Amino acid sequence: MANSILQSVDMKSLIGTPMLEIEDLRVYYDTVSGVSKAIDSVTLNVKRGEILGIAGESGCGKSTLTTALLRLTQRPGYIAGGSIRFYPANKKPVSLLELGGEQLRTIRWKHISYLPQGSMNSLNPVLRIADQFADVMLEHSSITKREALKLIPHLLQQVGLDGQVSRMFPHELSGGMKQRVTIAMAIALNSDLVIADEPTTALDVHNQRIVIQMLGELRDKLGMTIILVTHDMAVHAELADRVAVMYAGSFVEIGDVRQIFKAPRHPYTQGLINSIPSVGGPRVRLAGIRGNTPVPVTGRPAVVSTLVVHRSCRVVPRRYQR
Ligand SMILES: Nc1ncnc2c1ncn2[C@@H]1O[C@H](COP(=O)(O)OP(=O)(O)OP(=O)(O)O)[C@@H](O)[C@H]1O
Repeated sequence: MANSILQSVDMKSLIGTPMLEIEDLRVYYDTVSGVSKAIDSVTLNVKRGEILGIAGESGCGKSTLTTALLRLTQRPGYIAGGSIRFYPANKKPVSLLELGGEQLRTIRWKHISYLPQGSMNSLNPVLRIADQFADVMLEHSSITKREALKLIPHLLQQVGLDGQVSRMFPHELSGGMKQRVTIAMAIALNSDLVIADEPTTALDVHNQRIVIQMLGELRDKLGMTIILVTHDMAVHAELADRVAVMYAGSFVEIGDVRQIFKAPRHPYTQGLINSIPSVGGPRVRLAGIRGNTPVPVTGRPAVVSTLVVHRSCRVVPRRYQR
């Protein structure tokens, strides 16, 4: 494996063992109108080697949850309670909420890497791609610059890009190429867990397909564990092994991807699935979900009542259509 200098652990041999155990996690924001319970008692287990999809409409708390997993919650947000147990490969499990500064720095990138929303726009416009890779790799591992520069073309090849891209500046790359560069950076340190927040959202359909395939291949080839956050149910249908459906700061249903699409149990999941357009068959009016989600401060729905229709513009594969 190209990046084996960085971590010699064969992650594939650990597939199926625990990766993350979140228990009763609560993340709140102090606002002028009161405490906003953005994440309210979330419990979730993730196994090594799986792709866990987190689905839910805008404002349900997906980003608040992922930033809390990385201990990146910023004021006025704070972690109000709960526990997050993380199992680095061949090391003792750690309690993420109890870690201090230096320990956290070691965990981030080296063990957990993060593709934030719009990450392709986070590339530094005045640095060549190779220098941006080297920054990350030298900061979070003990390899030399020479070793890092040798690895970069291999990392780019793993995401389907030519090694020459390392000499380019971000403005010389298309949006899809930039997104692939950020994915290559996320896998540069061979982290145990990759958290990808809306990795396909800003891309055209062609590049969405490439990124979806690539994430699937990286999991298969490297044994990576991926938490995939997106409101796009079609992406979950194609990539996820399990899907956790979030509504107003809590998970309403967690299940195998097939069960979620073919036999959703919770009324909200049923509404979400029924609002996805299907390919072929008779033309039917899409069923939306009536009303607004509860406001996290009051726990009651917003006053204005609208018909909320799932915004996915892609369609789910035929095998999951009912
Ligand atoms: N800095 C903040 N101050 C107060 N409330 C916040 C803050 N950031 C987020 N929230 C609230 O927390 C809740 C969850 O927001 P969050 O951004 O996590 O949702 P999301 O599911 O990621 O949405 P999207 O898909 O649009 O990114 C929302 O009600 C939001 O208004």
